[in-house]
Amino acid sequence: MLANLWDVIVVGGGLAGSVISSRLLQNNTSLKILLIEAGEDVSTNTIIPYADNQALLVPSPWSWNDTTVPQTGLDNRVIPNPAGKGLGGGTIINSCGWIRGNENDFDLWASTVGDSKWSYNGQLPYFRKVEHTWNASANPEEHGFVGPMWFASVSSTGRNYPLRNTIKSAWAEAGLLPPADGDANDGTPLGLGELNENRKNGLRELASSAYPLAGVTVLTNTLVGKILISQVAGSLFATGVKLANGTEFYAKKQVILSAGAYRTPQLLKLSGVGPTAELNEFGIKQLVNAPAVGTGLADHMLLTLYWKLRPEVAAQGVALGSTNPLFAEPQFGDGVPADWVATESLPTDQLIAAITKDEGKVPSSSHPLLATKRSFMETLIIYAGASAADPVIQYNGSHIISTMVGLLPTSRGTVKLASTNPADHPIIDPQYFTTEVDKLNFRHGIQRVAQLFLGTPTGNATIEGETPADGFAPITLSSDDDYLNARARHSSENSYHPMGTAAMGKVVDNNLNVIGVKNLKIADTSVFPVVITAHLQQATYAMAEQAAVIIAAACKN
Ligand SMILES: Cc1cc2nc3c(=O)[nH]c(=O)nc-3n(C[C@H](O)[C@H](O)[C@H](O)COP(=O)(O)OP(=O)(O)OC[C@H]3O[C@@H](n4cnc5c(N)ncnc54)[C@H](O)[C@@H]3O)c2cc1C
Repeated sequence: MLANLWDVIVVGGGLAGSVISSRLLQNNTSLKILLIEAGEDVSTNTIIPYADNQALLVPSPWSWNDTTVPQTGLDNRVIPNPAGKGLGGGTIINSCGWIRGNENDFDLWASTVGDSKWSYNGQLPYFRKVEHTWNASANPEEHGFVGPMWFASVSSTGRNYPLRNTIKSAWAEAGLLPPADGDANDGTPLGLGELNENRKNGLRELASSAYPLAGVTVLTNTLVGKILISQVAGSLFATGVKLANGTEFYAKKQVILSAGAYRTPQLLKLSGVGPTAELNEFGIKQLVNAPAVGTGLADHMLLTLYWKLRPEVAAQGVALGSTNPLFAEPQFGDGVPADWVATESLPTDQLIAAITKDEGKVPSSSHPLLATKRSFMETLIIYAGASAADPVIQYNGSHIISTMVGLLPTSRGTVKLASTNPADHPIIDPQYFTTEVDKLNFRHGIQRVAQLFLGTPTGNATIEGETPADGFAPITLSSDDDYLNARARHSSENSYHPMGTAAMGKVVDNNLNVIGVKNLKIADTSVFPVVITAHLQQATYAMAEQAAVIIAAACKN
């Protein structure tokens, strides 16, 4: 029978929970650590590691398979919203994009909470600590060479896609060049960078395997129902957790909540830490009035467009689905069929006009969207155009796709309780596409892709035109704002990067302590107080590495 008294209990064996458990034990091998994960241990699963199987992972048994409420900004559509469920969390189903983001995001984080350890330079030692780069000549100030997380670039895996130089040339003709040092993964992503993915020898890297958990007691298939919080000598202390089945485990030193940006706020509220009205509505005794729990939800909206290759180009077998034998070579199974990550900002005059519309006054030059060069839009050109839905396109090498990720949304949403049952899906409302800045961002993004494919000599020689969603005319260089907004409303989805629902400065302090409850910390993407303008893995790994140092120090008391 499992002991019920532990030094540290970690709730959620996802990305952050795995890193923290592993590092805490490494730091102090006498710590008794219990890691509790709702999903299964997938370390021997034979589907999950392979890039070719990505489409089988969402929806799947390894996802919570959440959805949003109907999104008013997206023609009232309900958007699928997967999050990883299993040991490794998001890293068991994610797309493995290894993208650091913009140093200005982290500096804004630090200035927002008044603590330089969360700045880019404050996080840099942890970015390095995580990494095992493929590039022996990478700048050692920026990159790590011996960390647990291996990553590779497209070219380092030998995937020589036929369109690599075509797309690079078209971007150059559209005015987008690689950064001066060629490295877009060093905090300065604006420009054209090569895609990197955290796969080792072509296989997905799970946080729970790359960070060894031997010596940590791991409970899988076990749902935590609430954090146990007790009043001792006038203060509230987290003393342990109660499982959904009623079993209780106690922690002498720390309880760490790492259940992800949807379920961390859910568990906080079920434990009595949350907004008064919502807790009252469900008859939950409020222990801490924490109005910000479950607010501030930010996510990166994503829009995919389909581009028909000119017949003479398609006949050369440049896209997956064609009969080109090249794509049967094994290395082409090692990652996403794309070469480049294009990261762009917005024209300042248009951005000022959009902010003015959203905020009702002309922004000053110190506005966080204007003070530094932010990354607004990421565009990937993927050499595999197929859609069984809208539009109907066969997987036959006739199309490629552009995928746009809105990196810096200003729309903010909520995660609310649906019931007091921890097994129920929370109510997720990201409020996609409800601000003028977000609309500008996608209009501009679509215009940039149109320019790439229809307005440059190389793009024009490659692409015949856009194959639009049902009921729409194809995109042109002169498509107007109403049309562009309608296209984004009709087809946008998300890229599964929720953050900010238990933000630092509002719900946790700068050392990740839940404000008002001792011995309770949060470490997952919930705590991001500003939008990170990248796929979130790298930022989450670095945060979790720094969190482990903070928690290890707290465990000495
Ligand atoms: C489909 C998909 C694709 C993505 N692609 C990329 C990408 O290409 N690049 C990138 O950088 N990022 C990507 N991401 C995002 C990235 O994986 C996440 O940002 C990251 O995993 C978040 O880490 P986390 O520790 O905050 O939460 P998670 O990794 O989600 O971990 C939370 C864990 O808590 C567990 N849990 C929740 N509630 C309970 C409970 N009550 N009891 C017990 N356990 C519980 C969950 O099962 C989960 O294992 C993707 C995400 C998804 C879903």
